[in-house]
Amino acid sequence: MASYSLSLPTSLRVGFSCLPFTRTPDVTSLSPSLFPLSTSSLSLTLKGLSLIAGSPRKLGCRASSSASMATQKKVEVFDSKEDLAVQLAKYTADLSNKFTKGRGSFTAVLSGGSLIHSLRKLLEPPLVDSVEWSKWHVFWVDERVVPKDHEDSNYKLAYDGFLSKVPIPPGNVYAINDVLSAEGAADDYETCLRHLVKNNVLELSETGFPKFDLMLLGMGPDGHVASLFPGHPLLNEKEKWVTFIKDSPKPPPERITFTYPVINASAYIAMVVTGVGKSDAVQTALGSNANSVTLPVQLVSPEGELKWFLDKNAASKL
Ligand SMILES: O=C1O[C@H](COP(=O)(O)O)[C@@H](O)[C@H](O)[C@H]1O
Repeated sequence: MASYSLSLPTSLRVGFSCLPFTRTPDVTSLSPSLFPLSTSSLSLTLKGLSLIAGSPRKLGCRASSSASMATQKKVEVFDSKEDLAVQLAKYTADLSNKFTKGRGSFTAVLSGGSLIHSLRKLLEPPLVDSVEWSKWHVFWVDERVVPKDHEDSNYKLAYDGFLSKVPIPPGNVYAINDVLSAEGAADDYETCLRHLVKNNVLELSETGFPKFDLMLLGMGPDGHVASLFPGHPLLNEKEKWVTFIKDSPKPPPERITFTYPVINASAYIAMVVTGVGKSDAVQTALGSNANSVTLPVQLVSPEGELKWFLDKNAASKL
């Protein structure tokens, strides 16, 4: 396990200086001319992660993922959940502005769980006033098959903690049909997405799956993302856009979820992970053995950018 006894700055910017299908070289073995650091910055190697502290530089690279050669993978580690929330809000607002200026709309996909609380800084001035909320279209990467006013509903969580506080047109918020069975709700959601592709609200990626502008994903302590759990056959779904699960190991058992082809067609994915309880899964996903895929989160490999937002507790085993 890597250990370090320095006081972490607000943000540790981490880059994978790697080539496809190769191990990340130690930053200590890299020529300074490749990664010129400011005098106040500090370079560390933590089990294969090249980690630059105190520098505003962002080191992007091609991830050595077997799922996609194209993914641009970045990792940022923050001192606190508060710092993480500030930067996540800026990242989301910047992407919203980029897409609303460029195309006139912004398609954002939410998770349930802790992600919604991590978005709280987007609700504060000045950011809240800089976002063109009327141009947002909001989706869920997964949803529990429960009524929308149920405590387990990801819609309710997002509505109470986020959506009810910003002027997104209600018609642009795509919740599941909560009177249907799990199968029915998954089919219905996929039909809704196909309709939005026809109406040019959603783009299609070259792979034939809908391409969302930004997916805001959380990860469970077991490495699950969306409702894609370790060892579950749904991890192999290659055709459907939306599918269902009736035996979720995390309650409630009945859920619908986007499949990997849809997740990985995204332009941007923010993987937001906090807390020491997730540090083992983070280590598995980003540590030196990350090339062997054992967790669902390791299959997240979008066409565009994958950016990890970690607090220092989640990153404590890197
Ligand atoms: O059940 C779920 O869990 C994951 C992770 O939740 P977290 O509270 O550990 O962040 C979440 O991303 C997913 O949307 C949700 O349905």
